[in-house]
Order: sequence, then C-alpha cells, then structure tokens
Amino acid sequence: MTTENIRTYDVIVIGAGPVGENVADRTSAAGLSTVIVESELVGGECSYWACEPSKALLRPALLRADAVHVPGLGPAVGGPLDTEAVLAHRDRMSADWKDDGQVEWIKSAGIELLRGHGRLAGEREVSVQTPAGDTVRLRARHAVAVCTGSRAARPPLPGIENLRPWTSREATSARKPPRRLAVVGAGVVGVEMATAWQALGSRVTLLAREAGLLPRMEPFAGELVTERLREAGADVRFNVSVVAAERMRDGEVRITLSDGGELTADEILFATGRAPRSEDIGLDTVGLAPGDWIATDDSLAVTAVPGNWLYAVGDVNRRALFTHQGKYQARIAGAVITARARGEELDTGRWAPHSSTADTEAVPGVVFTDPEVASVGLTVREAERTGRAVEVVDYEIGHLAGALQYRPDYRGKARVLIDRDRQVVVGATFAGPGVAELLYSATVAITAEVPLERLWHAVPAFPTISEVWLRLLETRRDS
Ligand SMILES: Cc1cc2nc3c(=O)[nH]c(=O)nc-3n(C[C@H](O)[C@H](O)[C@H](O)COP(=O)(O)OP(=O)(O)OC[C@H]3O[C@@H](n4cnc5c(N)ncnc54)[C@H](O)[C@@H]3O)c2cc1C
Ligand SMILES: NC(=O)c1ccc[n+]([C@@H]2O[C@H](COP(=O)([O-])OP(=O)(O)OC[C@H]3O[C@@H](n4cnc5c(N)ncnc54)[C@H](O)[C@@H]3O)[C@@H](O)[C@H]2O)c1
Repeated sequence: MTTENIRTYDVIVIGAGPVGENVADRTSAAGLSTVIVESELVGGECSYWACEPSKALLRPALLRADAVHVPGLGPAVGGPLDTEAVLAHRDRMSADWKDDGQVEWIKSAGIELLRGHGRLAGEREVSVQTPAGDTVRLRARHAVAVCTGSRAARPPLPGIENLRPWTSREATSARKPPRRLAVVGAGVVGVEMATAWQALGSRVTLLAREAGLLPRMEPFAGELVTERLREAGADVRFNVSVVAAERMRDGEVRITLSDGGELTADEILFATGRAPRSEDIGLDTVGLAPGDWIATDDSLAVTAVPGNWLYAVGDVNRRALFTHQGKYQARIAGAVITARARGEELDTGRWAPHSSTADTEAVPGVVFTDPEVASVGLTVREAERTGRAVEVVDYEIGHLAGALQYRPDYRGKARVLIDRDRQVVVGATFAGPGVAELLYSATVAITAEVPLERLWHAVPAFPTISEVWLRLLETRRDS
C-alpha cells in the first residue's frame, strides 16, 4: 500500500445502516473528520428490508384486529384489507428503495460518503472497492468502526440454493401476497411476517421447531399470539421442522416435515435467525476469523484486537439485534472514540457515559403482532439461568378499566420481575393490544433503578392501560 494513494480521516465507518450513520454523526459532530463506506443503500436493512417495511405491512392488520372489536366500529372496518394500498404505503415507508434522503442527511451532517465494499486492510487501514471497480485506500488516525450488520441465516438444508426461498428481504419487499406461504421459524421475524401476510390474504402455515412461538420471551406471550394467529386463520404448528424442500417445475414448493408430514406452498420463508455480515470484510488482516460475530467490551472496542482503534457496533457484535439498541451503542461508541481522540479518560462504570450497560441490563423490544408483545430486562428463564433471585408478579391486563375501554374483549398479561435484594424492577413483559407504548415506562424503571417504594408515587392516569403498574404493585402487596 503506497502512502500517496491513501486518504486519511480521523474516523472510518464501514456500513451506513442506522448504526453506522449514528457513529458517524457523533464523531463528525465532535469535529472528527469522518468517512462512511456503504456497499448498498444508505440506511441499511432497517430502512428498506426490516423495521420500516415490516411495520408498514403490520400496522393495518393490528389496527383492524383491535377496531373490529370496538362496539359500533366492527362493521365499518371488518372487511378485507386493501392489499394494494397497504403495499403502496409499504413502498413509501421504504423510500421506494432509494436512499437520496439519507444521502442528503449524511452530507448535511458533514460526513463524507464513499460508495463501495469496505474491507479492513490491517491496523487502522481500510480498502474500498468502488462500484466502478477501483480500489480506494483509507487510513484512520483514530478509529475504524465496523457496522456491517447482519443478514438472514439459512438453515443447512440440502438443495436450498435451488429453492429460491424468501428471507426477511423478500418477506418485507414482496409485490403481492403468495396464495400459500410457509413460514419456518417462530422468532420475531417469523411471527411478524406470518401476521402480516395472513392479514394481507395469504394462507400462512407457521412452523415452529419449539413447543411455542417467541421461544425467547415469557411463554404467555407466544400463547396469546398463537391464539390470535389461529383465529385469523393461520395454521400454527409446533415441534416441527423442515427436513427437505423442493421448488417444482410449476413453481410450487413441496416441503417434507420432521413429523413425516408434507406441505405445499407457493413461497417458503426462512425466518431462522441472523448471521453477521463479516465474512468478506478483511477480519483476517487484524487476526479475527472471517464470518464470525465480532465481540466487544462495553465501550464497543473489539476485545481481541489491541490498541483500542477497532470498534464493532450494532448487529455485527451480536449484543442486541435491534435498531434502537444499535443506535444507543453508536452514541456510546461515538463518545468513546471522541474521548480517546482528545486524550480524555474514559468513564466506563455501570451506566456511565462510555459503557453500553443497557445492552446487558435493559434491552427493550416490541413484537408487532396481534396482540403486541413488549419486553425489557430479564425473563424468568434468564433469571434462573443467571442465578438471579427475583420475585415474579403477574397481572391480567384485561381486568383494567382502561383495557376494557380499549377493546371490550381485551386479553393480555403483564409480568414484572423484582430483584429480591435491591427491591427494584429488573424485567418486564407485557402482552396485549396497545402495550407497545407501555414499554418505555418499564425501561425507565429498570435503568433508573426506581425503588419499589417510590413507584407507588408514580400515579397512572385512569382509565389507561398503564394502570397495570398500580395493579402489579397491589398484587405483590396483597400476595
Ligand atoms: C424483518 C425484520 C424486521 C425488523 N424490525 C425491527 C424493528 O421493528 N425494530 C427494531 O429495533 N429492529 C428491527 N429489526 C432489526 C434491525 O433491522 C437491525 O437491528 C438493524 O438494522 C441493525 O442495524 P445495523 O446498522 O447494525 O445493520 P444493518 O441495518 O444491517 O446495516 C448494515 C449496513 O452495512 C452495509 N455493509 C455491510 N457490509 C459492508 C461492507 N463490507 N462495506 C460497506 N458496507 C457494508 C450494508 O449494506 C448495510 O447498509 C428487524 C430486522 C428484521 C430482519
Ligand atoms: N419488532 C422488532 O423489533 C424486530 C422484528 C424482527 C426482527 N427483530 C430482530 O431480528 C432478530 C432476528 O429475528 P429472527 O426471528 O430472524 O431470529 P430469532 O433468533 O429470533 O428466531 C429464529 C427462529 O428460527 C428457529 N430456527 C433456527 N434455525 C432453524 C431451523 N434450521 N429450522 C427450523 N427453525 C429454525 C429458531 O428456533 C427460532 O424460533 C431478532 O433477534 C430481533 O432482535 C426485531
């Protein structure tokens, strides 16, 4: 590598998804010259093939599910969805898969954008293969942040390359509902996409290899979602996986199941988890294994690479695969990079400005299904696994006046976990219509470590679903 051809910046960010954009924003705002490298669309998976399109597909389905049960409203909203209108809205929410708006923002933030495929090329160096086939060499004075995200993981099924299955990308960008859709995987992508396409007119078969849906969450969440999906007409099956699948000449997919059954579908979606986009980013040049998730410490510096110049932020570090949590990490990584560039001491204590403590203590997530599921912090299973002594308090949300106002047939459940020694909330799960907006209250309770005694003074308005907080406290007091 000859120095003449090398462009030098303070910070190089590889990957302009929501996380890379936020790292670059923070370092640029701090006065560090910053270049961001992007091989596809600025905005990443979230804007075009994940959060934005999926939520646009789901919103009418969830709203209708609530509205048909509100007296006086049912007949007006009970008909089928206008699929074309929903898909057109989805297209707009995905910016028609064009990134002009985000590129404008990058420019306005003083960040330089370099289009192409970025690869680490040893310490503080990155080589970028541009769409024109040129190689541009970059050097960082202070930091390189790898923010290359994740892609759908495919199961090791024989012949999968000829199957042309849907991944999360096709499931969020398809132009029409398949008549029959088989969904493999009971995680968040599987249940959200099953909900959306069933509502848009497909006949969905959801295949879970576990004994329930949403296996990483409190079991009651998956049970409520299963009930509603079945009521909506979906065929939800447990303890079953795909052993073979073949795309036939007529386009149909023939699926052989582990229980000996067979299934025919027009499309098959593998919603079977994520893999890091790290196989071709030069990890070997810094002593890391290509294709692996990149482990970091709480300051987001890559643990296995000395010198505190290499950071991995967002999905690629596997700490918490959510846009909001990756952006939180990005704000912290930006502050860490800036502090180190200025020669300042880091403050990496628990909940300190240079530590992404929330990644291990309070990751909030909403599953946008009917009903919604919102959770943050520990589940009972995680508390048991990590040996945490907790009290578990449950409450049926449907008993609340606010819930009955929301939807008279309301069914839902709340669970909080209370740390026995510290008497603070360490986990919360809500499953029920309209619970998504409750989640921030639980996140604040956990991160601020609000003493239970003080929570009694946080008065929820009547008649709202947030009265669940009062009922949970009363249930614990009276038990
Ligand atoms: C269907 C679906 C729905 C989801 N819904 C939600 C939701 O509602 N809420 C939520 O919080 N999260 C949701 N997520 C998760 C969310 O999409 C991710 O957590 C988020 O996109 C991660 O952001 P990121 O910037 O780390 O990675 P990405 O968004 O994957 O962005 C990485 C970027 O890096 C680029 N890149 C990769 N390699 C290179 C390279 N070598 N050189 C240059 N550029 C490169 C990519 O092109 C991409 O633009 C969803 C995920 C899926 C699959
Ligand atoms: N609303 C949201 O915030 C949202 C929405 C979608 C995705 N996400 C994020 O994306 C991440 C990935 O979601 P996901 O649903 O793809 O993954 P996941 O890990 O949550 O679930 C994967 C599912 O596929 C199953 N599976 C894996 N391999 C299989 C195989 N060979 N055969 C059959 N089943 C198999 C697993 O048992 C599990 O049920 C989530 O962890 C979440 O953080 C968030």
